[in-house]
Formats: sequence, structure tokens, C-alpha cells
Amino acid sequence: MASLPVTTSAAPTDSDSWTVAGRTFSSRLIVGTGKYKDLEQNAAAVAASGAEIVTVAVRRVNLTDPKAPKLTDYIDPKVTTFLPNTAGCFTAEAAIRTLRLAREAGDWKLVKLEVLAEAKTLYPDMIETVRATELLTKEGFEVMVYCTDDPIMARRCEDAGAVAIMPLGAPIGSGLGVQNPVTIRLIVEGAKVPVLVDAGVGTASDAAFAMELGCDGVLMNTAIAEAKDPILMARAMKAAVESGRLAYRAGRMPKRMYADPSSPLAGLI
Ligand SMILES: CC(=O)[C@@H](O)[C@H](O)COP(=O)(O)O
Repeated sequence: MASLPVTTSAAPTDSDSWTVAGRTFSSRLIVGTGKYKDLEQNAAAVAASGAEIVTVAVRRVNLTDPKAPKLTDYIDPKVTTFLPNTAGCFTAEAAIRTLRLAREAGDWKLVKLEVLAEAKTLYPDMIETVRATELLTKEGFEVMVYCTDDPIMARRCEDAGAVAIMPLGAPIGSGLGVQNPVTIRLIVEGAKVPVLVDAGVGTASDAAFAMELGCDGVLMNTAIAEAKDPILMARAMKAAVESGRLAYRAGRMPKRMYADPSSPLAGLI
């Protein structure tokens, strides 16, 4: 009797890490630390997400009251990279002041810059953002930059010294998902530094889609923190980012205008 071909379901193991400013990470998901019920839930969501980097809004950090709970009591900065961000800053000067404070408080050099233009859209003010990127880079910061989904502005940020480009998928906190896949792909194609979709992710398929466009990673906060079950959503996001990345690396099939039989008859015996 002819023996059957041997099949195996064992998944190949491979390392698919990414590097920003000389630091290498395996997880391509970065999560925020706002909007959670409490710090305990926040820490549990971070653990479930597998994230190795968390963003911390410097303006919200408790630096003065030693009795109040601190994020570092729940998430160990020796294990997880803290990425101070300038959430709530509307000018380059305010952002620079905030990050200097972060450097004094925690010796943080790798930072996330966001300079917002207005409260309604929370869109970045790109003129102030590029100016702040240049000044902060000159001061020795390694700046990951929140920016519009505009390939020209993304290039300006990179020219100003950004170590990562982080175009918005949709307005912060909107959960609308990636609105401009064409421009995100153009940013990915043109960038020499990592590109991460930042803001606007609403659910797992949004994160997978961003990764399928070729992004190096995704940064999110609200989609996990405001889910009915944040821990379960954190797990979903981890899986989505990983599978989106695998699909990108695998290379999707071409889209066709017409049907193509899945079981071709030619060559059958
Ligand atoms: C956490 C952080 O850095 C936010 O400023 C970020 O832009 C997240 O946006 P979402 O809450 O829409 O995920």
C-alpha cells in the first residue's frame, strides 16, 4: 500500500523583532495608560496585550503625592519600556517643557511627541510638531512623532530627526479605524524609520489592517481601555497585530475582478 505523504501542523518559529532608536522589541503593539478603571486593570491589560512599551502622559503622572497610587507600582519600568508622551500640549514650547521634565524625573530619552492643534479633532499641528521634533532631537531626545497621515509631513518629521513616524489612523479616541490606507501605505514606502499607526483604532480588524499595510507596529489606548472587557480586547489586539504582520510578510493574493475556481479541473487524474 502506498504510504501517505507526511503532513505536519507544527508552526515554524521565527523571530520578527523591530528596532527603534537602537532598541529592539518583539511586540509590535504599544499601549496607552489612560482611561482605565484603575491602575490594576491597566496593568492586567498591558500584560494581556504582550506590549513591551507603554505610553505615559507626563502631565498626568503623579510626581507630587507620595501616598497616591503610582503607575510604577503596577507596571515595572525595568521590565516595560515607559514612553513619556506630550498628550495635552498645544505648542512646541509646551511639549519641550514637558519632555524636559520627563528627562529630569525618569531620565527618559526615548519619547513620544504629540503637539495638538485643537481640542475638537485632536489633530496634530504639523508646523509645531516638525519644529519641536527638530529642537528635541538637537537636545538629544529620541523622538517618536505623532503626525497626520500625510506622506509629505511624515517625511518632514523624518528629516527633522524623528526616530519613528506615527501617523494617525483616525482622530484620537474615535475608534474609526484606518481612514486613509493609501496614504499610510505611501508613508510606509517612503520611510527609513519605523512607521506605527497611532490613534483611532477601534477593534482588532483595524489593528490587523494597519499591519497588513506594512506598518511596523500599532499604538492604541481607547480601543482597549473602553472595551467592555479590556483584558479580552487586549488579547484580541495582540493576536490581531501578530496576524496582520504575518499576513503582510506572507504577501496577500492579488485581487481579481472575476472568479477563479478554487479547485481547477486541469491536470486531475
Ligand atoms: C496613548 C496615546 O499616546 C494617545 O495619545 C494615542 O494617540 C492613542 O489614541 P487612541 O486612544 O485613539 O488609541
